[in-house]
Amino acid sequence: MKLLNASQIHQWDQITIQNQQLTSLELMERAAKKCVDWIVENLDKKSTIYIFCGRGNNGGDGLAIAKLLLSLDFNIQVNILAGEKSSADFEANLKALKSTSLEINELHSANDFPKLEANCYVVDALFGSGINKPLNGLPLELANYLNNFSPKKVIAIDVPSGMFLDHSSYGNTIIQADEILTFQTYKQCFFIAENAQYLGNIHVLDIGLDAEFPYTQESNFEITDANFAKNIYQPRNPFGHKGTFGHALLIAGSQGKYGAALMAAHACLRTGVGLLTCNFPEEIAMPLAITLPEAMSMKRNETIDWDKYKSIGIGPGLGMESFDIIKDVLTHTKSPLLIDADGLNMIAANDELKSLIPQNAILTPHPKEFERLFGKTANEFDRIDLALQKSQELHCVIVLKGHNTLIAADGVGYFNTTGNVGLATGGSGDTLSGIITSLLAQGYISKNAAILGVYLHGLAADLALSKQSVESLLPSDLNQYLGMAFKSLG
Ligand SMILES: NC(=O)C1=CN([C@@H]2O[C@H](COP(=O)(O)OP(=O)(O)OC[C@H]3O[C@@H](n4cnc5c(N)ncnc54)[C@H](O)[C@@H]3O)[C@@H](O)[C@H]2O)[C@@H](O)CC1
Ligand SMILES: Nc1ncnc2c1ncn2[C@@H]1O[C@H](COP(=O)(O)OP(=O)(O)O)[C@@H](O)[C@H]1O
Ligand SMILES: [K+]
Repeated sequence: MKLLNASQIHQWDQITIQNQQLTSLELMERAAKKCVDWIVENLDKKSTIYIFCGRGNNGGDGLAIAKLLLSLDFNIQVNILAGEKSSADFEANLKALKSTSLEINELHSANDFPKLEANCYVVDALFGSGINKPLNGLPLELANYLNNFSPKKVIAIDVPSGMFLDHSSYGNTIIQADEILTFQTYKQCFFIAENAQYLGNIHVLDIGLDAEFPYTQESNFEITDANFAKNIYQPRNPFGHKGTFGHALLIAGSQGKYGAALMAAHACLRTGVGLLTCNFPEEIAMPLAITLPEAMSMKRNETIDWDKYKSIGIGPGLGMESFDIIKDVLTHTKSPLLIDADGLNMIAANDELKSLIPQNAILTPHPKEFERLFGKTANEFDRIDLALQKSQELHCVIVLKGHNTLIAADGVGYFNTTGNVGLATGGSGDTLSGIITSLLAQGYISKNAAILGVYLHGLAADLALSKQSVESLLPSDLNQYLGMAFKSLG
């Protein structure tokens, strides 16, 4: 699914109004109705709902929600920012609300802020997709007032007020949401870790916007969900044999980091590779044979037959002393390559190695490794842009790991939607390397191996929560759930 920017989202509203022969007020009513359905189902009617409205259409939504809640006998209190400029639909809804018995509180200064009761709810309808500058003046004071109060729940309409949809809000004040009722589609700002403290649970409400419009739009960003993964999944040929599913070579492990190598190998096999050879330190050849008898092994300094392998994965737990082997691999490999961890750190520390990265290689840095490779950026949106730019410059795939891992390929960024904080334990990345190396060996092109690998890795972690908690989950648990993750694609 494509992620659209703020201006495309505005166009989407307009196209819908045209094609469905609606007024914009009717569309707003539809949006408000969906929000109210959610509120009725999820909020406690006994608590007061304080609704804060700007004077644009986001504020218009707030007023339309207020009117519907009033008709359902909810206890509400409505506040609007004072001002002269307002949208036509805001004015129409204000007029409608004024025709009821409800008193409306105009906010001219902080003295007008209502005294909030403990256990109340707040609906944040100050600014939505029309936000055009950081909060300042009275809206900033209001945001601070609300953020310091901590009501029972803050429900943001469309987006938390103060958050830009498609560029960085780093350092700005934003109203902290507990629940976000967003219209029709995810917004890019929801996938950005620097916004994390302001984001709550996200509920996408279908307000019936034109179904075709997103397909007509250019976008550099997509999200990879179950449908996306199903489309790239290649079911196994029933007549296949071990040669059909590729021979992978994993080069990993060093003193003190043997486990990384073993975890990568295990995940590689559980992802369906036909054959696996492990180039691990000699001292773990025997533990490998015992714990993972399906894997073959070779010595670290044994000559590699470059024609033999369908994919090579290098890096998990490799240590920084393996310069010769990474140089050898970068220089000679004919196979699709995945580079992780110390493989990336050695490349970052040496310009000669950087110039040797082969086309279509998959690099899997976490943010610190990314910074070592490509430099610091002012904020996360810039880091993502840099990842897209480097993916084009180097003709490779960059997997920028995090809560919503970004896969950058050919200048397009794909945000992953699976996974959870249970993965924040050393070793999760090693497991991911094994999974992607396995998919490469099975013939997936680099971009698809990276997207599907990240998706399956996250999904296995989500499925594992049926037995584990986000605290107790271990990277090696993922191996037990890769099977169920694959089955969900069939
Ligand atoms: N028909 C439509 O177009 C629909 C629009 N919808 C709602 O409309 C919203 C977008 O409405 P608008 O485009 O009117 O924009 P907003 O209501 O998000 O805000 C725009 C208004 O606030 C002002 N403003 C922006 N940033 C400010 C800041 N930092 N400080 C002070 N003033 C600021 C602008 O000058 C403008 O007057 C969506 O987020 C959604 O909530 C929904 O009702 C769905 C249908
Ligand atoms: N909060 C989180 N939500 C979802 N995924 C996460 C989270 N934290 C970490 N991960 C995932 O766990 C993996 C961690 O990789 P990495 O930092 O390289 O760990 P290691 O080197 O210890 O194996 C990545 O795939 C990352 O996307
Ligand atoms: K809002």
